[in-house]
Amino acid sequence: MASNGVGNGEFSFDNKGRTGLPKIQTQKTEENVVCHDDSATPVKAQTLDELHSLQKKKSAPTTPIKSPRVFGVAVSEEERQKQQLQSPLHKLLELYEQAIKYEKGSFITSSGALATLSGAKTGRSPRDKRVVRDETTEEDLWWGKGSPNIEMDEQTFLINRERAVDYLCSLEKVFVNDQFLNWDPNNRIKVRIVSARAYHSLFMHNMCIRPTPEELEDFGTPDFTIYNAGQFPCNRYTHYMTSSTSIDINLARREMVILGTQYAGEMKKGLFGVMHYLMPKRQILSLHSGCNMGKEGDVALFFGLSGTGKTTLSTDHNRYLIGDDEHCWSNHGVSNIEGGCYAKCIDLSREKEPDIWNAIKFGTVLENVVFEEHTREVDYTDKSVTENTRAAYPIEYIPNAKIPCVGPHPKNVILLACDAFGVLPPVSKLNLAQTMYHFISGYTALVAGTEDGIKEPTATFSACFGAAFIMLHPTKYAAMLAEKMQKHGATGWLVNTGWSGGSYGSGSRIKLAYTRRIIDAIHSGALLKAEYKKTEVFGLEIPTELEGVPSEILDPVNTWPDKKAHKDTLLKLGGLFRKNFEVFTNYKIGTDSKLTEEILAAGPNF
Ligand SMILES: Nc1ncnc2c1ncn2[C@@H]1O[C@H](COP(=O)(O)OP(=O)(O)OP(=O)(O)O)[C@@H](O)[C@H]1O
Ligand SMILES: O=C([O-])CC(=O)C(=O)O
Ligand SMILES: [Ca+2]
Ligand SMILES: [Mn+2]
Repeated sequence: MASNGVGNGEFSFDNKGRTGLPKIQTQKTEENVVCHDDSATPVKAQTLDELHSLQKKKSAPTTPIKSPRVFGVAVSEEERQKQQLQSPLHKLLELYEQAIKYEKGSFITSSGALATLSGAKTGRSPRDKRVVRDETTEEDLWWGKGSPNIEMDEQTFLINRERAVDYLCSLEKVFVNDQFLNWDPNNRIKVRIVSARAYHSLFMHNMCIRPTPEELEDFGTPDFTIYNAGQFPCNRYTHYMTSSTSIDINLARREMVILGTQYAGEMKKGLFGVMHYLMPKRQILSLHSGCNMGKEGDVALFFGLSGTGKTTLSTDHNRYLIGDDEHCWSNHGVSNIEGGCYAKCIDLSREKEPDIWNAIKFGTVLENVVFEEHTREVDYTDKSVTENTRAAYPIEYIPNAKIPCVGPHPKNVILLACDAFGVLPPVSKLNLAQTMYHFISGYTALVAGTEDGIKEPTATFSACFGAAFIMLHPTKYAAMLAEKMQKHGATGWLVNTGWSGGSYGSGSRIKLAYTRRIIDAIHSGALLKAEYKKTEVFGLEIPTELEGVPSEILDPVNTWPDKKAHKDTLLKLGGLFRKNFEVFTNYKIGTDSKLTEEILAAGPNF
């Protein structure tokens, strides 16, 4: 399939050579004829189509500028990267128009963002992900129990690929995005995304790194291609298929096929999976984390499962945003993989999250939100379509984004857990073994769904805080993280952004303002100097005081009216951690046996 060569634009398949059939001539209908009256000079059009064609002035063919120059002086690398981020207005307008015209549920909201619907799927479908198992991946990848890589064979991949390509070819137009991943210039990956919806094209335009016109001209062959035929289902009778949705990755062919889901996050996270394979091969660690940097150049990573606060907490008005979700840590420091952010919007407020609020403007894709039909004001509290409402915007929509999105080695590694059991402390300082224990465990406990009534929280353990995206065994990433943290002297922290004063139902979620004070104290170094005490069961070091946070909440036991219930819940969670970790007890983490033993001993003790 050919690319349009300009990227992000619309693209029409040329029918020549495909069917050889002549174009069907349609009759001019009465209603299509322009009505002429004699009171004014008649328009030069006979039909409405002709009239519409007059509206658009033909632009002269443009030759892409070879080298960006200002008054004959070559622009600096920094300037070039700034230019690269700015989306040409016409490109955005075109995608808006295409979405509004052809995709039901697309509207412009009062702030100028494009509201879209992702269809039946409003979240990812990890059970429908398949990875081709061949000679290479057989050896390299993590397969079997606990692994996110569910196998498929090459033949089945080709069947689904053909199905997707045939579907895309049957359309009048498709969208082609040629973009980059990874701000580290030495490890940049070229990606091509072929999709059928303007929504998908605008989403990826915002989320991946946008090339300059010059880079686009010299784009060449992509390193990886996505065929997104999400509107069209897979055939459930095809081998390996268990539903009408299939997200298929073939590393040897460097291709991904999407059938039966229009949730745009599949493209973003599918490519993230590919990076989790490609980067470790180059001794670069890929991370499901947010990342920001202070004025003094101190970098922090924020790990955590979905909804724990990576985007919310890395978007900090007092710090430079490097990225909100996907990063690489190489021998040279950190780099963002993406060119945009993907924020959760449920209950979004201007007061609590001003930078995200202000980023929701013209160019931003708003997924599955509900808005007032006349004023087009979005009601962020409305979960009618889904609780997973989202905004995808280019990173430069955040005023203090760090462009280029790279930084030095991290000083702090913050592990976020939204503990709906309400027993993990709001903050604890971790030693290296504890950091690794919690990184491998990848715990959170959200209360799922929109159902009314009190529900039991359910614990989720997702290795490396991203089991759905990793390709290799979790201990491979863990060993790399341990090595890097040790080498660069980074401190680990566990921050509970979840419940306090009891479990979900009796307690409440810790105030974002308090979590922000905790994070501030980590960044400033103040927390490192605090006085600590050790908790029962988890053996976590917790500070006794922290500026701006009531001291009594620092130890969860103080906030529970029923002490017995607290102890029971603490033991229950400890048991869940222990059970989850059983599968890792036979693995060695890196080459240091002492560290492996320490990690095994760093879990709950009771
Ligand atoms: N104390 C708190 N700390 C952090 N976030 C909080 C807190 N209280 C409420 N929240 C809310 O929790 C949500 C955190 O979601 P966020 O978008 O940061 O998740 P994420 O970790 O980036 O997930 P994903 O990987 O799915 O993008 C936001 O909606 C935020 O407003
Ligand atoms: O991928 C998504 O749909 C959203 C996200 O960031 C995650 O789940 O980690
Ligand atoms: Ca996020
Ligand atoms: Mn994420």
